[in-house]
This record gives sequence, structure tokens and C-alpha cells, in this order.
Amino acid sequence: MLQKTATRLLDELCHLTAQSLEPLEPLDHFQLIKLLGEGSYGKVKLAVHKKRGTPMALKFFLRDDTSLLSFLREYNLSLAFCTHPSLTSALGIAFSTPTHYVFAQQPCLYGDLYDVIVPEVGLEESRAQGVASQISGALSHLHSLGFVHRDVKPENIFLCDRECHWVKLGDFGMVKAAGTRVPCVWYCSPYCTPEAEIARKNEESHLSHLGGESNGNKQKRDSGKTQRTLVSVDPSTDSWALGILIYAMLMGSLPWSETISDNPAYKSYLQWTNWEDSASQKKISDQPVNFNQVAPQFAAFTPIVGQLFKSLLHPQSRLRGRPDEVDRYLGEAWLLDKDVSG
Ligand SMILES: Nc1ncnc2c1ncn2[C@@H]1O[C@H](COP(=O)(O)OP(=O)(O)OP(=O)(O)O)[C@@H](O)[C@H]1O
Repeated sequence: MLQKTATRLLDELCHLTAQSLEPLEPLDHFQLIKLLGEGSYGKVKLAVHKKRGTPMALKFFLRDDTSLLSFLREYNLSLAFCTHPSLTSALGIAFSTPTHYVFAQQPCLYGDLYDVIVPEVGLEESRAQGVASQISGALSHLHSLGFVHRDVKPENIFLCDRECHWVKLGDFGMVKAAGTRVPCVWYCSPYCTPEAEIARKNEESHLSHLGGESNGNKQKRDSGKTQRTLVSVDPSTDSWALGILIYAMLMGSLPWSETISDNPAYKSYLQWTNWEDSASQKKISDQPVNFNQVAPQFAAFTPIVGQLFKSLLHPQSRLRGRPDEVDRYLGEAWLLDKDVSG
């Protein structure tokens, strides 16, 4: 109920703000201090409001590459629903220029998590637990309102201090309401879920089936729109990404290069967990397997955090744990031979 209300309210806010988005010359109102970062849609600049002295991050979206609706959705989501301390919230300032749509957000001045995870080392364990706890809270907040972030990764976690005591999840460009049907997106990364691979395989076999048909049918198909497999947006996507994120923070590396059934490292993980390969729905190996043998890339972890990984990284989305499951594991040792204060 709350979830439906939130997504309806977001639509309503988009309609209302579409009518009140005014043109403004940024330099008349803001002093631009420096570039904070760049994304695929445009730039983010640190600015200070000239009259009030308030610092803010101004997000400039190139109008050529951004629809007004997607800009307004990101702005209103950040403004009205990102009230959790570990979500970047907007400041109620949005305007347009001849080339850009712009909105203001609370600024995070210390870069992103990607830059502080030391390759092959990771973060100090207590810091990793602190970040995991905050991001789990941020995701649970979004999920309680019926939204799914869909792009959790270190590059989208911004730092409010150098030590990562306070972090914020940002970049709401991929956020969708749970249950929305969207075209399947598969990308070569461990952050991509096993169900995305299944959807991709189905799409490929559908296309090859069409490729094998008679010329007449092929022409009919070519004259129509390309059919994409639609998948339902589900909060379990964020649980999976949170599991990979926790691994990356603790190890400074990734557990496998891509979540596909024939990736050896992913296969060894499935063997350790004694799960079926969800892509083929078969046991992953006909060879006898020692199921107690920890997958090599998980050997540095305590059995307790092993349980957390098995839950968040469950290959079947409906059996995957929720992000708030992290809470039960906080304060326990996650790495062998190290304690949390480490
Ligand atoms: N509120 C903020 N405070 C400080 N820096 C920010 C803020 N929002 C964004 N940035 C910086 O700007 C960069 C781009 O922002 P963002 O991730 O929102 O863009 P994007 O185009 O959606 O990214 P991508 O192309 O990776 O999906 C970020 O990586 C970050 O460095």
C-alpha cells in the first residue's frame, strides 16, 4: 500500500515540477567552485549559493541526452524519498539552462568508495562493516517505499568523510518501482545477477530461433520492432549487488569476473554452496564434489560471514536474503585471524 502510494506520488511530483521548472543562469545565483565528478549524462559541480552561502552539488544533465521525465524522476526521488541519512538527498533547487537540466543535492566532499578500496587489500574490516550497515539501511529504506536502486557499486557510494564513517548511496538514474517490466540488461560484471544471464540466454535462443525461420517470416520480423525480453524489477537485485560490494570491500577484488554459469570462479562458488546452476537448472557438475570445501576466493572469510554471502548471493532471486540481513552479522569477525576492531 505504502509502496503504491510512494510510486504514485513520485509520478504526481514529476507532473507538478514539469510545470514549474524555470530557466536560470547558474552564475547569477551560484559560485561554481570545482568539478566533483562526471557521469554518462553530464557533470556534477560543487557550488555555493551566492546569497545564503550554502554549499551544494549541482548535477548538470545534458538536455540532448536526458529526457525531461528521467531528469524529474531522479530529482523528485532524491528530494521526496531519499530521507535516509545514507542516501543523497536533493535540496529543492531545480532549473533549466539552454543546454542542461540542473538540480542541487547535498554535496559529499570526499570522493567515492571505489577510490578508497585498496586493490587486493580492501578496507579495514570495521570500516567495511560500517559501510555495509549504512548501505543496507539505505536499500531497506528504498525497498520499503517500493523502489529498487539497480546500480549499487562502489562508484555510486559517496564519502562524507575520509574514513568512510558516513557514506551515501547516490546515482538514482536506474531506480525503478518494484514490479515494473523493463528490458533485460546484461553486462559483463559480477554485479550483474544470475537471473540477468538467464534472461539474456532466453533472448539469444529466441533470436536464433527467429534467425532459423523462413525468409518470409524473417522479413515480417525485420519490418516490425525489435522484441526485447522484459524482466520484472525486483529488490533482490540490490541484495545481490550488496553481497558483491561487501566482498569487494573486504578483499579489494571481485569474487568472479562475470556472473555466468561457465565462469570457473562462479562455478566453484556454486559448488561450495551446493546450489544448482540456476542458469541451466542442472547440478553444476556430474563429478563428485566436496561440498564442504570452501571456494578458494572465499577462504579468507569466517563461516559466519560465509552464511551472509550465501544468503545475499543466492543464485535464485526468490531465495535471496534482504539487505537488512546484514544487521545480524555486524560486530562478528568476518575475516579469519582478524577481529572487528582490526
Ligand atoms: N551529491 C554528490 N556529491 C558529490 N559528488 C557527487 C554527487 N553526486 C555525484 N557526484 C560525483 O559525480 C559523479 C557522477 O555522478 P552520478 O554517479 O550521479 O552520474 P551518472 O552519470 O549517473 O554515473 P554513471 O555514468 O556512472 O552511471 C559521481 O561518480 C561522483 O563522483
